[in-house]
Amino acid sequence: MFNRTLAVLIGVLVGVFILIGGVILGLFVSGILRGTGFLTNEMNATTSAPTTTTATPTDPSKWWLETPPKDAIALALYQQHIQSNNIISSYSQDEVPSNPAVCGDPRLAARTFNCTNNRARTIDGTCNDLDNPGVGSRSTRFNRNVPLNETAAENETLQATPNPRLVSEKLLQRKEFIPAPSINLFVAAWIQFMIHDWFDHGTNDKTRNIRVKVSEDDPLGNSENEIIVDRTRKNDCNTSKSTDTMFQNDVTHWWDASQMYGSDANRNKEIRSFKDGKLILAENGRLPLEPSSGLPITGFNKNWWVGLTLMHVVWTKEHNAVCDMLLGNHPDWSDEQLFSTARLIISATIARIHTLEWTSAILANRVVKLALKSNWYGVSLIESTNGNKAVADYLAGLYPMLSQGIPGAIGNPKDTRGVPFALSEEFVAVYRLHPLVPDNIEIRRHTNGTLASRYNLPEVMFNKSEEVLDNNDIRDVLFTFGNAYSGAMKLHNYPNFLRNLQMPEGGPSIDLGMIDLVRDRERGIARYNKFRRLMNLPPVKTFEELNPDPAIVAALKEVYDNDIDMVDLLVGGLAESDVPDGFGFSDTIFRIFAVAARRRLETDRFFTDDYTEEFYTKEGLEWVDKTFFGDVLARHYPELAPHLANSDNAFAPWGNTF
Ligand code: HEM
Repeated sequence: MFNRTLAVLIGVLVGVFILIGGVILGLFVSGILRGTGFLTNEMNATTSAPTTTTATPTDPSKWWLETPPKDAIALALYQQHIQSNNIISSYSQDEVPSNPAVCGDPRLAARTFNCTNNRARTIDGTCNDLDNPGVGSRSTRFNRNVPLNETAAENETLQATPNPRLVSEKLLQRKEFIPAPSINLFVAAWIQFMIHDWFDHGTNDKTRNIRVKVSEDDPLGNSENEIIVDRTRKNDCNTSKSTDTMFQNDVTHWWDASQMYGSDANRNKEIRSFKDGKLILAENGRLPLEPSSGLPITGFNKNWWVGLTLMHVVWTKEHNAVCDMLLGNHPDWSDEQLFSTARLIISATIARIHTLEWTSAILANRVVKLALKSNWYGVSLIESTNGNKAVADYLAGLYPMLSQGIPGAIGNPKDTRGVPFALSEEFVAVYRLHPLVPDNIEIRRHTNGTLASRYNLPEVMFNKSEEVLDNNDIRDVLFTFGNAYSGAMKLHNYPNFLRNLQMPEGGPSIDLGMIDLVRDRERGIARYNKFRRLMNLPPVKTFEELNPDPAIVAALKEVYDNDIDMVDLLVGGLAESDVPDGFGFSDTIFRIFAVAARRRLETDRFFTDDYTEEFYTKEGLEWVDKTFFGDVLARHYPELAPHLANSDNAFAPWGNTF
């Protein structure tokens, strides 16, 4: 008994020490690392260390097979490892992000860094990092999570090994909708709303394309039996140091709600009323529409559907409610002051909801919830010892500095870990979550649950989205999203309408599943097994290890010609069956989230050094701290409150109160 307690104490002690970035306990740490299993054998070969006495899981990378609190420690140590090794800048030290002198991009050439008003988030994301004002701004390059020499674009293998259209047909094609019953349809809408804040590769390059051979009877093929995919827009900011897989982000990298506020000055002007800091809402309580496209006027309106309409309407209302609150407390403030402070509060409220609520719904796992809380607020010593008060008290007595636990990123000093912030190309790849989208939506009345209308997804897409709200009560549509399911992140669950998607305004019909694969290959995203190696995880040896279902194994073997190392990252992630409890997607892609989740908070001065009353106001900080997604919905649509009351996470199915 004593030995076991001692082993736990040592494990916790070492874990907490490393978590707080404190003392490195040398060989002893290495012993725990090996015991908790995130170091590969290769890495351990050069070190000798004491072994731990607790049982080691069959596969040491599987932190979730450890007993508490070793599971949490193993994950924290892994996070620590990738934070040190897998955050890689696309700029070399003598290059300045977005230096106009080397860029053909007019958006960058026209840029001046005027950071005199350092109190507000700027439209293009400059001046967040005051020492290097271009960092994280619009048009700067994506970083990487793997060494740059492992990011070459695929060439011969891109179109044909295996043919991406074949992969889409044989492995992605949805046969029957597979729901994810623990998450509602807001999960899909929310995450697309988020990625439109974080990244976009811009308009594809019509002058350079990829030709995928298809069969004669393929409805998407041209007269030469090819599907033509325009390539990703090239980096206009080339230097002798940049490579052809360094692409630019067309929106700001920061978590600054640019999908609402826009990443350029013209769009930003169009969304603002210039009165009391507020954003424009039309008389019908929704966003005004662009006359030419019929799409809402907002920061980012590509790939639109009714899920995005809901998000933008709700958050525009929330912005305006924050303005009312600020004006009530500061009647002398200008429109500009109200707008920019409201933007800070809205961005932080969204970031907190995403961190603590959305992610907890899709990764409903005890250890991950603890890690998410530690990213935002930090965790106490008692929480990190899994509630074991005796262990916590013992540690605090022995090492008083541990009594503070693990500090959160929010409100603590900024930490870039020596690498200028940008989101990464791998981060984009792991957010290819299109299977979350269902095939149809049944709108049910929030008053009694009866069916109001039924739509196939193509009927709620692009500018048709607005008709759904013309013909239905928005509260019914919100209630529907609260109770309908998102799709499961599995093979054979990619919506078929996205595999034959008619792009608006005379655009082509595309197979988005195929394009997801092509993009990863052209952007130098490693295939599944190589990706695992680069993320310090053991590769899978057989198809059976990836998924035990004989039908899936047979299909994978056929498509990939029996070569496990050719499996695309997207496909491997969807096939992976051995995942932690509560996970809505694979553990492999989770590893990128594990590194990004904290980084985008701790590198942003508005979430760290400047997360203060001076910047946000006292009431603003309270607003961020007390607002979950259900609060936002209930504030603007009080009739939904009783339904929301049943659920402690607004991204899990709500149920009803009829
Ligand atoms: C009905 C809903 C949706 C439509 C119509 C849609 C459509 C598209 C299209 C047309 C692209 C660009 C393809 C290209 O590279 O040429 C794209 C990219 C992407 N979509 Fe979706 N999408 C939808 C929902 C979602 C959802 C729910 C997610 C979840 C996160 C998502 C994640 C992404 C990502 C990560 C990219 C890559 C962006 C980039 O390369 O910068 N999409 N989508």
